[in-house]
Amino acid sequence: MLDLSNITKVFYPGTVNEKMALDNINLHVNKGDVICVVGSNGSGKSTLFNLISGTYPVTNGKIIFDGTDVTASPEYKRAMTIGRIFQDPTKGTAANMSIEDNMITAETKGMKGLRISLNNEKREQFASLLKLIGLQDRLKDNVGLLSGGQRQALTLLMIVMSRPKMLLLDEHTAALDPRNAQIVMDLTERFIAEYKLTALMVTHNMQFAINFGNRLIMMDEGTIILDVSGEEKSKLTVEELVRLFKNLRNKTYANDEALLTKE
Ligand SMILES: Nc1ncnc2c1ncn2[C@@H]1O[C@H](COP(=O)(O)OP(=O)(O)OP(=O)(O)O)[C@@H](O)[C@H]1O
Repeated sequence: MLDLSNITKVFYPGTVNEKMALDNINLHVNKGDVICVVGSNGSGKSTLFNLISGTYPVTNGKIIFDGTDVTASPEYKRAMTIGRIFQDPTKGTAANMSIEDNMITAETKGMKGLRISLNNEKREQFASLLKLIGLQDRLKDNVGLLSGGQRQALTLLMIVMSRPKMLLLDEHTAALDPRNAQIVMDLTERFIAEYKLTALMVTHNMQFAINFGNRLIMMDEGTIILDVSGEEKSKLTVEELVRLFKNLRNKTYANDEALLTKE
């Protein structure tokens, strides 16, 4: 589904601020993989997502997505098949547009450019989808009126409506209160299973990363230092992960948040 070969990202090359954010990354993502990405602050997790989504160009290396070399493909083109959700619930939907107008935009994207009109039949379809997130009676409300949790759930729903092949979830529940975070996470799990999506999810919560998905990768200083899946992953404990990190890197895992937050 996705192949990253010898991916390097250097910010401000040749200047005093030069920063190697990703250092020769090789990653093969299988169709249907649900991968949690953990790593200390500044280890390169967001940069990895930014390169996959085409937000930033690579400095070196090749990205093959679904059999096509997308290394030079612009972000808007990749967004047709790669859906991304950020931590900030205000990204991903247009605040000053109604829920139904937001949804028609998402569906048009899913139909890959085909024109769709907003008629009563369409409204009924949208309302039945919105039932999943309890917003079925609010089609005409502006998205700006929704709570952070409702808005993030709508973003997720709209991304799924756009029929992506892959989801990039960038700490997408981190800004929500525990109850809403759980609702959005349940929805995420449901959509991934229902639409057989391939997904990568950044999380700072190591226990969650152990429990969720079939694969876990750990990053440090721009490299992937650990890649575990299946039974090996599910048998892990947070303590073991931290110990593994220490053995591999000869230093302590520098992310207190990861150790404190347990689900
Ligand atoms: N646009 C940018 N310009 C310059 N440096 C950047 C840029 N984006 C990231 N970096 C640097 O690249 C390195 C990796 O950052 P990145 O945001 O990918 O880490 P992260 O693992 O997502 O961290 P966190 O968990 O704190 O969000 C850091 O040193 C960061 O300062």
